[in-house]
Amino acid sequence: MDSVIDEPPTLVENTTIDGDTGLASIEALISQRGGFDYILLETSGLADPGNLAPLFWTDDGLGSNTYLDGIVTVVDAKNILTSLSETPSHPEVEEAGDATEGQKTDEDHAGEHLTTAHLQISHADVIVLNKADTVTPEQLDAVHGRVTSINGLAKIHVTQHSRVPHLEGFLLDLHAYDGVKGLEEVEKKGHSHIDPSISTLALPIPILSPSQFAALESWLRLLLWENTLLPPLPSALADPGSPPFSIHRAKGLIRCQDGAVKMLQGVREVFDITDLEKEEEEGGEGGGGKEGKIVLIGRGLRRESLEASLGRALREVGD
Ligand SMILES: Nc1nc2c(ncn2[C@@H]2O[C@H](COP(=O)(O)OP(=O)(O)OP(=O)(O)O)[C@@H](O)[C@H]2O)c(=O)[nH]1
Repeated sequence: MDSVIDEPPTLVENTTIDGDTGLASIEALISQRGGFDYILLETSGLADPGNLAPLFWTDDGLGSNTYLDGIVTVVDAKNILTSLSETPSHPEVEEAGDATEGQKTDEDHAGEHLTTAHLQISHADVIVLNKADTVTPEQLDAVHGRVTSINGLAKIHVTQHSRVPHLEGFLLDLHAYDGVKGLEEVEKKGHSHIDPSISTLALPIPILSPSQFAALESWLRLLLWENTLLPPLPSALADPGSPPFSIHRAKGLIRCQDGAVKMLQGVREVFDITDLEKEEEEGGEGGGGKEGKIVLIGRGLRRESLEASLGRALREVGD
């Protein structure tokens, strides 16, 4: 980041990037203008980060010269509760939340609207809870609680005029997709049902044998790609009246019987499980826990159903 601090940054303004050519446009810009220290992409107010993140979060093996550091969402403390109760009216929300433009669908349940604000909060790695001076301390607490209930993984900075003590580590150099820091905090925050639309849920994962690890991967594929739980649940747990679920963000630490420690990262249906570097783990990424843990942020999450389904999937293959 030195060159950004020592010299005025080169600003590339008014560059329009569409979803299909996003990564190619940025790579073309890099080759025309030389290297950039950091690219801050401000999305339009209606953008759904869940559609954009997978474009930039590319596999090392693809040889991309960009790297997704993290997603920052600025929340206006005064207006956010109103924004979270709006009726969805944007295509991004329609796509993510099964809602038709400006209307409720059969699948919308009372009080379970998915708004643009929900999408932007649920995908954030950092939330700047701004305009703190425009609300009372009680209102700020209520907003903080609501935001945390949607996204229990994100680091929240309460600010005035969006001022943070440093850029690095607060808004830049987040490394949100190459580490799993913060998983331990999720349980402590965990009042997950304040918001009826989206919540954060932490699932404990036992230490896995090779066949259980394979079963977990299959379970995740069905969960994230098909929004389906397998094996089928007993009827008491399979609630046909519950809203459809979908996962916006997944992050986890998986421990295997052979001593390997793995990291899960996912945005919508894109997910990746990689070996966690030893130093990272010792640096506290795993929180020193014996078990693993998967944190899911999404719509319609029911702890009983998810735990029962995953438990059965792991038991079926034995140790
Ligand atoms: N009191 C107060 N005013 C603020 C704060 N942050 C920004 N503002 C003021 O709010 C007004 C609008 O600023 P923003 O909401 O940041 O504007 P913006 O980000 O361009 O707005 P959108 O992108 O349209 O959401 C400006 O007059 C800012 O000076 C804050 O923390 N406290």
